[in-house]
Amino acid sequence: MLLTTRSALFLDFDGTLAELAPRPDAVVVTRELLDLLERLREQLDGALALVTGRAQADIEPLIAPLHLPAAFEHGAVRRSASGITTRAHSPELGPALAVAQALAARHSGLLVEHKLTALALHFRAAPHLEAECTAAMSAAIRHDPGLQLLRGKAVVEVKSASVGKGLAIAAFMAEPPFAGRLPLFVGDDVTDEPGFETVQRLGGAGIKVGSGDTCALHRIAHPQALQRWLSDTAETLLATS
Ligand SMILES: O=P(O)(O)OC[C@H]1O[C@H](O[C@H]2O[C@H](CO)[C@@H](O)[C@H](O)[C@H]2O)[C@H](O)[C@@H](O)[C@@H]1O
Repeated sequence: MLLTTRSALFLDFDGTLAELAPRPDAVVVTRELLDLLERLREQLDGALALVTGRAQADIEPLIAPLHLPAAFEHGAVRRSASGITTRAHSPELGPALAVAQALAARHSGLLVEHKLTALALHFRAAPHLEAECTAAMSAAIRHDPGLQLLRGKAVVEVKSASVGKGLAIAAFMAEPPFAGRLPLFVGDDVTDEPGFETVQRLGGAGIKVGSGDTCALHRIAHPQALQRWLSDTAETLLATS
């Protein structure tokens, strides 16, 4: 079985645990999903973490009262299983933020999400602006090698080049209760590929949700199918424990 009581489970949020929504604040998390995550966390002796691009302040209300180990903002902010939060140095986002805000002021369909260490320019409501948004943000960071552009789902993000989901998962895997387990990472986006590479380098497996090229060894169709699989697995783990 792919997921056993000896696994470490890393889960992306948007498009993986939660269906994509028109806006970040429109995402719905069901009680059923929260209960399932709590049950899995117990079965894995705590070795379950969220690995998300979202800011901590943004996602915690969505998953309350769950309080999981988590990597936020693509790994720039990380709360370990022992509750210690570390935060990478915040890059200089001023010029990129000014460009994103100027674009959003000109086009009503754009949304700027300013996080602690990163920023996202969303164009889900104005898909025809993808090329313009991407070119503008790319130009805005061109002279700063410390910054990296991430192209996600209907979003272009600017983050520190020295953080990432792969590094965050590796950091968890060096600590209890993750250390010594076989890691699984489930994600849906190109931004999750470094996470897949890391877990597979450590002998585990990546699981890609949905379509698209990936290095992940496994695939699952959509967030509902993932939830069903996790739920069935939780039942099996209970029966065999
Ligand atoms: O790493 P993730 O947990 O997958 O987070 C990636 C980004 O997700 C959010 O944006 C995406 O989801 C929104 C809600 O479904 C959707 O409206 C948007 O188009 C998607 O790009 C979030 O807002 C970003 O901060 C995350 O980095």
